[in-house]
Amino acid sequence: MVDNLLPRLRIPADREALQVPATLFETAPQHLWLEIGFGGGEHVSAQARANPAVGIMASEVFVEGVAKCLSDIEEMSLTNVRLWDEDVRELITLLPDGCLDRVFILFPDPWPKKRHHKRRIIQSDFLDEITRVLKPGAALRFATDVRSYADDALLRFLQHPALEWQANRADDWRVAPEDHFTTRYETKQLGDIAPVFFEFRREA
Ligand SMILES: C[S@@+](CC[C@H](N)C(=O)[O-])C[C@H]1O[C@@H](n2cnc3c(N)ncnc32)[C@H](O)[C@@H]1O
Repeated sequence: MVDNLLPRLRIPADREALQVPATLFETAPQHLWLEIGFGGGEHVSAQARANPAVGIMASEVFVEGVAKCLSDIEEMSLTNVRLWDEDVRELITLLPDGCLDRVFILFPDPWPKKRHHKRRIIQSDFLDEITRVLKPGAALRFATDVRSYADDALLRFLQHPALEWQANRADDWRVAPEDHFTTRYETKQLGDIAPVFFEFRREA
């Protein structure tokens, strides 16, 4: 699977080929989404199936996760997923400004020890790059079940000048959004709090 299907679905590390990312797909998608660190890919395949007009660029460095996602793509005959199997930060630097309609960062590695917090993917310079590639008004969804990561990430999102929190009610973040599909990591309940979901928008 990794040998046969991955070369066909792999996103090229080529800035020119990524100038119009919609051309990665056989049929140009109406919207382009990016999922960061998909683990086993359950959320990627569920969203791809539920949203056939969307093209999903999905990234994961863990080879077993990539293989699992490829097997779901084949089993479900999905044509709207493309994969990046290296560090997502490299992919983002290759993407043009304002090309994404949505980004998912679901239960990223929590690095719970304080001395490891600097390894967390949510850092200010990373958010600068994410907001650069989001279209004005595009959505960013973040989820975690680790209290210190929730606090840390929320502060960075709120402090970022290009992001606006989309909470309708004060406790919105405690409830999984209606269009969320449960991930494998989420079901393991390894964190110290119930999952929280933060929905931000790139300012228009
Ligand atoms: C805790 S797991 C969660 C996986 C999945 N989102 C879920 O909820 O089941 C975090 C995943 O992010 C991946 N990851 C970490 N850093 C990454 C990076 N820089 N680029 C791409 N994937 C990354 C890890 O390999 C891991 O599979």
